[in-house]
Amino acid sequence: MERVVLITGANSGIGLALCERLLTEDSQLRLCLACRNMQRAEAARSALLTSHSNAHVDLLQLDVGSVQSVLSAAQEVKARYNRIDFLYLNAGIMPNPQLDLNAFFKGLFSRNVVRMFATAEGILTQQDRLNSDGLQEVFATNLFGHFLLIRELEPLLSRLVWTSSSNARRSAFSMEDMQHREGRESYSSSKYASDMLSLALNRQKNSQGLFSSVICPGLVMTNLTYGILPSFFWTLIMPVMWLIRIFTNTFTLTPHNGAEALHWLFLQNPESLDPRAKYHSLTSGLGTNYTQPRQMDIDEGTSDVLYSKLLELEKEVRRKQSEENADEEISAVK
Ligand SMILES: NC(=O)C1=CN([C@@H]2O[C@H](COP(=O)(O)OP(=O)(O)OC[C@H]3O[C@@H](n4cnc5c(N)ncnc54)[C@H](OP(=O)(O)O)[C@@H]3O)[C@@H](O)[C@H]2O)C=CC1
Ligand SMILES: CC(C)CCC[C@@H](C)[C@H]1CC[C@H]2C3=CC[C@H]4[C@H](C)C(=O)CC[C@]4(C)[C@H]3CC[C@]12C
Repeated sequence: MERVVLITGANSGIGLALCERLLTEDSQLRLCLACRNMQRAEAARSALLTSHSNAHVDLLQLDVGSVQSVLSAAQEVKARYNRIDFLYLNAGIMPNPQLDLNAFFKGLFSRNVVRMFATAEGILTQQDRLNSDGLQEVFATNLFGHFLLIRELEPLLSRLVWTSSSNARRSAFSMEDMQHREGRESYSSSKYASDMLSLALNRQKNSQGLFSSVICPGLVMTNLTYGILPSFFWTLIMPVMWLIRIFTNTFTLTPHNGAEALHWLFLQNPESLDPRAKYHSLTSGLGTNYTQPRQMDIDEGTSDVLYSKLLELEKEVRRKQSEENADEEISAVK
């Protein structure tokens, strides 16, 4: 039977590389590229069809950062497919990143240098803003839009895979401020929240046959990293990056390598996976790719609280959305 795989943020970087890898793995797959920009989605589809001419590649308009877009896209998915075998929750943003050069140079000569390169702990901040739904943009895109999508598609789903990050950190997240309105580590907070949500989903839904996993792709050269430092700079320091790879296998560098754990999970039996592990894409100094599970710094109680708070927010957002729709209908009648 033809398997259906839906991937958010599939038009570039790690998402697009995953599409390539999955089509190479199983040419019978039906891939659905869920993207906010249809021109970029068309370009990605053409690129995939160039290397896999008989592939089934569908496009879906989805802006995960917009409640209305998620609800409309979910309706479309339900109309098109009877089931989604894999849902890859991959779309993500890191707006206005700022590198603390002072902390970076201090870190270079500290005991934590390897950790700093692997996680960017203490050297990277972001400036977030509100979106048109009144939600923090990073929270809405990296976490909540995906949560809403899962809630809408639940009866169709069996496997979820989140593209998280080793930048996810407990201290960046606060339950009292789950959207991270106050701090400057919205990316880290949103990724930590996705780790917890994955655990909570496993606790709530495994008995109904729904399984969730999280991965970290390592440091990969994509549009996201080109937002931190310009692409010419990354190209210039590439030899240094290969050198660093000898000490930290988390410098996967290419989208193909970064997609290793996403691909690996596609081949695993969900019952054999550890819900408390993050599966890391790693690349050795000699360029060999492999996947390694590492325990996450999360606990079940806090994850369950987050899950309940997301359900509450979902209710609120749906109520607001239906009020807005009703207002629009009234003004259309007038
Ligand atoms: N690169 C790295 O080193 C690492 C990346 N990650 C994670 O990997 C994932 C993929 O990022 P990466 O490939 O690096 O970067 P890219 O910027 O290349 O890919 C991000 C993808 O997400 C899409 N996207 C962003 N916002 C939205 C939205 N509101 N609705 C729909 N799609 C959206 C982008 O679409 P568009 O083209 O329209 O912007 C793009 O397709 C992210 O979740 C990121 O956090 C994790 C660890 C390390
Ligand atoms: C000589 C160079 C290697 C100097 C580069 C310094 C920094 C720009 C980068 C050092 C560590 C990098 C990162 C680590 C973790 C990534 C994480 C997994 C993620 O999700 C997104 C990107 C990272 C934060 C990435 C970003 C660039 C560094 C901070």
